[in-house]
Amino acid sequence: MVDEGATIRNVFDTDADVHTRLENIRQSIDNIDAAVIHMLAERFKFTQHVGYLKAQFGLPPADPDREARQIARLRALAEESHLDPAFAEKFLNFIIAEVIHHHERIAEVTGSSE
Ligand SMILES: C=C(O[C@@H]1C=C(C(=O)O)C=C[C@H]1O)C(=O)O
Repeated sequence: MVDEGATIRNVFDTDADVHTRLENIRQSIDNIDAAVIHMLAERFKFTQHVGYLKAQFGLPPADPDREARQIARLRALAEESHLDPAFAEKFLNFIIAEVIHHHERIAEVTGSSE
């Protein structure tokens, strides 16, 4: 990836150059977005397995201790990677809320009491 932050504007750039550079950077953004979607799809496949296991053994849909450990771990990883840890926490909480919702639905349809 080119260091696009190094020069804000090269005076010799034509509009066509700028357009090409923008397109190149956007291709990488598109690749990353695709990877994020694929990884989220895989994560939800695994969390669905957890949901069925919990429903089968009458375990509650949410596990706050596990969530706290995950959040602490991801906040540390975010800090190391120069990503805002508050954003990482918000993002994980958003995903976890959806997972818990899925687990509640699984418990309902499989007739688990929890
Ligand atoms: C996937 C699980 O269920 C819930 C969802 C979690 C997650 O998405 O990381 C973590 C804890 C649980 O509240 C689990 O218990 O492992």
